[in-house]
Amino acid sequence: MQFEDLIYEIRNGVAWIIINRPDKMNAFRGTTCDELIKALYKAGYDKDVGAIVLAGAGDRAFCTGGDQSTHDGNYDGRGTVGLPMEELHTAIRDVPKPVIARVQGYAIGGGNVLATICDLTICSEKAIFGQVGPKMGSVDPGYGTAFLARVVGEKKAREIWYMCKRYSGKEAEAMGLANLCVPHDELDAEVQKWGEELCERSPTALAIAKRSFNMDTAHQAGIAGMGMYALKLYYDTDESREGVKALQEKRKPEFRKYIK
Ligand SMILES: CC(C)(COP(=O)(O)OP(=O)(O)OC[C@H]1O[C@@H](n2cnc3c(N)ncnc32)[C@H](O)[C@@H]1OP(=O)(O)O)[C@@H](O)C(=O)NCCC(=O)NCCSC(=O)CCC(=O)c1ccccc1C(=O)O
Repeated sequence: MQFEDLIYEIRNGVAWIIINRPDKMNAFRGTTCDELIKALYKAGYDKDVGAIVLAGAGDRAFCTGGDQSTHDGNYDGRGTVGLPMEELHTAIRDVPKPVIARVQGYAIGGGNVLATICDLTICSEKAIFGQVGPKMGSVDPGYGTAFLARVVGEKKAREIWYMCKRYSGKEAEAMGLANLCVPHDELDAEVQKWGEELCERSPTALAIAKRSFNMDTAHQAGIAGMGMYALKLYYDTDESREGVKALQEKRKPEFRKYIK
């Protein structure tokens, strides 16, 4: 299977799915999301694969969310807001194998959401985690907010979204957003080691464990599905457009001008 926006490699039973848009800090467009969904299911149902790694190419970013150069009130792909986000999030949770996020740089916006949804996160000391939605006119209803609270607790999740601060790899490890933070040059070996250990475990036991963890928060898919329609209406407002425009023009947004 050939991909335009991804690198797909099997390394000793571990599938590495790497977003390959380093010039855009691995931000995703419609094509990227569609390819991620295909790659996840390909690895998920390949009997020779025991674990999946989700990564970003280059040194600077794991993923910085939706590609803002293709965002003008809607993104450039399919789905309610022009990106099949619900399907992508569901694919990470649906595949019957552990998915490890390998975070070596920025995990921002929708990129942070992807790392949050992965079963495990291993990051380097150069990793930077954070949310930006309320600073640039977006928000992730569903897993990015409600599920994040399960991961880091209610207060911290609300701080992450409301305050839009940045957190180091060590801070992410301390709050439970990452399982482990390692020196930068040890990251790939550590991630591969976890992947190979997972390949030694009973695949069915892992698949049932994953389904069981998922079931407890399965209702959040409903929040995401409903919320995406609210997001679509929000993207059509001057308030949201102001955020995207300000980001593109590299200036502070003036959201309060648009209160109705
Ligand atoms: C990541 C930064 C903090 C890095 O800052 P800095 O080190 O100063 O580098 P820059 O000079 O800013 O960036 C270098 C270069 O990369 C380009 N770039 C970075 N991020 C993006 C991006 N997301 N899209 C397009 N391009 C990007 C940047 O423009 C520069 O290019 P030049 O040509 O050199 O100018 C900083 O870059 C930053 O804050 N980036 C923007 C982060 C952002 O706003 N992301 C979008 C968040 S919203 C989102 O992800 C919603 C989409 C989505 O996922 C979603 C949709 C619907 C429902 C749910 C979701 C969900 O969130 O899950």
